[in-house]
Amino acid sequence: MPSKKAIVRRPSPRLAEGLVTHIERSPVDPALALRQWERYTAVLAEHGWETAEAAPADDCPDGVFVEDTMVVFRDVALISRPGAPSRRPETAGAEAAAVALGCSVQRIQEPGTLEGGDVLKVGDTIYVGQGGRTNAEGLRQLRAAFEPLGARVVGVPVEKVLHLKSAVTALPDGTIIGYPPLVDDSAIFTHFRPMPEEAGSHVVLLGGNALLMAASAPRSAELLSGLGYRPALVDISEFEKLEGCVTCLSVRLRELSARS
Ligand SMILES: NC(=O)NCCC[C@H](N)C(=O)O
Repeated sequence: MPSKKAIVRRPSPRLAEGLVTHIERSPVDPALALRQWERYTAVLAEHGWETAEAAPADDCPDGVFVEDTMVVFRDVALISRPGAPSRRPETAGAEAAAVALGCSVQRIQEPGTLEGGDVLKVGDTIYVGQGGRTNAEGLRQLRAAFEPLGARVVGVPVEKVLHLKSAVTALPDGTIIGYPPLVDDSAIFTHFRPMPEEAGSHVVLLGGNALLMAASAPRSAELLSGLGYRPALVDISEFEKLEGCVTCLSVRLRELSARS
């Protein structure tokens, strides 16, 4: 039985100062962001996820995007070394949360850089985006950490968006979904299905056929409903203004060993 635990981190009061790379900056409403984050965590809980809050990182505007701080495979949390130097102080508190949940820890070491948003796991295959925040040494270190545990690691070019998972994620059956104008090379993926909206590329697998998706992707949600999935839509507009998407607001730990 897969575990359903997730690490989240509440938004910093400095959220509006978060990094913006590929889009125009627009004003962020911190109070609305907090309400949206609360709704996001409530939807996880409604679908049986136990959420653990990493210690707040109030001096880190991007700390809420906790997915970027680690990659968890089996029981191992590989703590990232963000490509964005301003994000490096985020990892310590996230690491403590992973340890409290029973993970053993490895860390990306300098000169490696890696952010969790660049890492898409589909079964035992781990796709790693290359071109932005994750460098070749980060990829090499991830491979060294996870191949001995049975992973197959595949490097994927990412030029058009911030992270690999800004471009593509995977449905429960392993089909990769993405918005074609933002996918560098969809031919890498054996089963690829185009989505009609950018935010339609982003799904969090909630268990069974339930998918957490952004409210900004109504046509994609309808398309996926037609395929038998059950989208739960959450408005994350304030995070989207900072290039965040639904995946980046949590780290899901699905493979933790049962502990007494
Ligand atoms: N995994 C993600 O999609 N993370 C989003 C990070 C957004 C943040 N403003 C950043 O540029 O690092």
